[in-house]
Amino acid sequence: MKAPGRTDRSLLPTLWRLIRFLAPERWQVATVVLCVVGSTCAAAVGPRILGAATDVVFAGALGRTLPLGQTLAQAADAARSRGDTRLADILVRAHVVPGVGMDIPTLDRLLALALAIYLMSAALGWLRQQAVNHLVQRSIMRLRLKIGAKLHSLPLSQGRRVGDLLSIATNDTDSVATWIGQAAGVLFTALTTICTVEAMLFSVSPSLALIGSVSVPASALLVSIIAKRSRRHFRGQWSALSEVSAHVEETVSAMDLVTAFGRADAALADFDRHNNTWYRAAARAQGVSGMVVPGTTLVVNLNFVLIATLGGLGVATGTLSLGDVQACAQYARQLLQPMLQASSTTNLLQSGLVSAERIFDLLDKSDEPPDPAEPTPLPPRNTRELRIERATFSYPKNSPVVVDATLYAPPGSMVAIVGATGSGKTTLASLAARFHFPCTGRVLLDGVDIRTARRVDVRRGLAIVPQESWLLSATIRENIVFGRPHANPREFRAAVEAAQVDTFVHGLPDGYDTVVGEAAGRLSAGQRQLIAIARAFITEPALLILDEATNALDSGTELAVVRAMAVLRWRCTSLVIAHRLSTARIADIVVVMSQGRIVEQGTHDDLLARGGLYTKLYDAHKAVRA
Ligand SMILES: Nc1ncnc2c1ncn2[C@@H]1O[C@H](COP(=O)(O)OP(=O)(O)OP(=O)(O)O)[C@@H](O)[C@H]1O
Repeated sequence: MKAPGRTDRSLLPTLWRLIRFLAPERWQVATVVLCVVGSTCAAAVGPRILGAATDVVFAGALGRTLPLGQTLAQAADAARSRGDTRLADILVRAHVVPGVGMDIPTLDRLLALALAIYLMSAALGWLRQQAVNHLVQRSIMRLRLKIGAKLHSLPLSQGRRVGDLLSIATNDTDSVATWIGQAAGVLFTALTTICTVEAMLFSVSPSLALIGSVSVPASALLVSIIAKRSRRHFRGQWSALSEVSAHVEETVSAMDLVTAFGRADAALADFDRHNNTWYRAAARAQGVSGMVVPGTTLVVNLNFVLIATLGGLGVATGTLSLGDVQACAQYARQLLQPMLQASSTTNLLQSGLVSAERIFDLLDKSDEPPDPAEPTPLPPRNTRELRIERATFSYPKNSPVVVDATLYAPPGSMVAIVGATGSGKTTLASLAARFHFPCTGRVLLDGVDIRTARRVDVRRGLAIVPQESWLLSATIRENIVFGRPHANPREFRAAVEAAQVDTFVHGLPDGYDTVVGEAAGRLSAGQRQLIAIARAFITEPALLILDEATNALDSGTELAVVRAMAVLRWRCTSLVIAHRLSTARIADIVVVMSQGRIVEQGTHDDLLARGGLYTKLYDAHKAVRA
């Protein structure tokens, strides 16, 4: 499982942080609290009123059997003189009026009051549910927004799997939504009900209330023991679910490769293994936390039996009225329900807290380096001057992949970066794009150290065509205008013609309205590359980075695109990473990299004349093409 050593971490800081996260929804929280308190108080007062109504009926029934005109004291004395002290006590406690039947007006008032209170309780319950719904929806919307923003601000080398991030953004967020709904709705209601019911029990009979009180800490202790045991299984469950998501994401996105290598069965077996791990963790988590409900039911039922038995004894000895016992029995029943609710939600609450912990872990990851407090202005230009001065860079926990690199690209120049696989070409270009800062040395755009400039200023006027063309699930037109949504038809036409997109799009039945992307993979790799190039061209960049952007094109198309770039040259500075050296031939400067170092620099002809590494690469290239 992931995150070893975290299994015993307390969830209290997460709980506290989650509560603080709800601060912007304080009005919804306050409404929920008021409704819960109001409705549970109303529900708790109900039995007391019904108990009083029962006493009125009881007193009326008893009073009718006694002679009219006798005082209550006389009736009690008469009972005592007959040796019936129990009846005497009952007469006094029930305020019996001898000879008088049921007090109908009082009974009516009590019943009307009980009805009004129960109606109010129902209305507040409905209002509470509405407030809970709002609370959940708004807070989860904010949480998703934060996660979304975080995903965009994570450093590019954050090293987390896509499936894992997807699982956090979907499964864990849903689990937190359930947590908020349950905590705000069920748990808080349950706790308030327990408190009010206990208070009412105390007001009726302190001795019975004391017995009732024992069951609350006993259940809480039981729940906390079980919760502690199930916590690590919940962590395992969510971690395993992430593994399942990551596996599905990886194998589905490379389905054709998996099939081509005959690995479908192995992939299925892997999926089965991840799924089984998840199943076992989930079963353990649910199994352990499933002991909560039966345990609590046992404690509460024992408590109910005690209250009923001792209440019955109280009536028999005259220390409690029948109405009191009826009210206590009802309260004991009312105690059972919230305690069951509170305990049965513990697994959801624990699972939600573990999910919140995973989300907060992601949100706490450090962002891309922040903009400087007082940035140096970097005004927009049509073309940029790029200077890299003695830059050295290494990825976290790795040895340097760019070493002491110095490079000058005058405005409007085309720089071709060539070199063996893994020699550091992409990394060098990514330093110019401010994806990473050099560990030592500087990168300057128009004389401004990009470390001192705002990220948005550096990236304004920057366009990149990466090695793998990424397309949205959208039309070709939407993909091309991605970086410039308001491009006019003239700009659109210029870009698609320069990038040679027009030639193949005309052959598609829906033309530029053809939907492409992950779900519609009917374009060839070269066509996808051309769309990505058009997407870069349409932004009319000041600095253009092409990372092996033409490697999937046939020679004719490549030549046409390279020619188009030559037209663009007077406008923008370009860094072109190329394995095929046809691009290098027309570049102003060719930079040759080897093991992270720039080992040669100059024009194509100069470098050929030098007879160094570039010549070797060129000869090898010619041999392959021959
Ligand atoms: N995100 C990363 N984290 C750690 N190491 C990385 C990362 N990206 C690249 N590297 C390593 O840095 C070195 C240089 O990689 P880079 O992609 O810059 O080379 P390249 O010359 O562009 O290679 P290619 O021609 O194959 O695209 C490689 O050894 C690679 O393993």
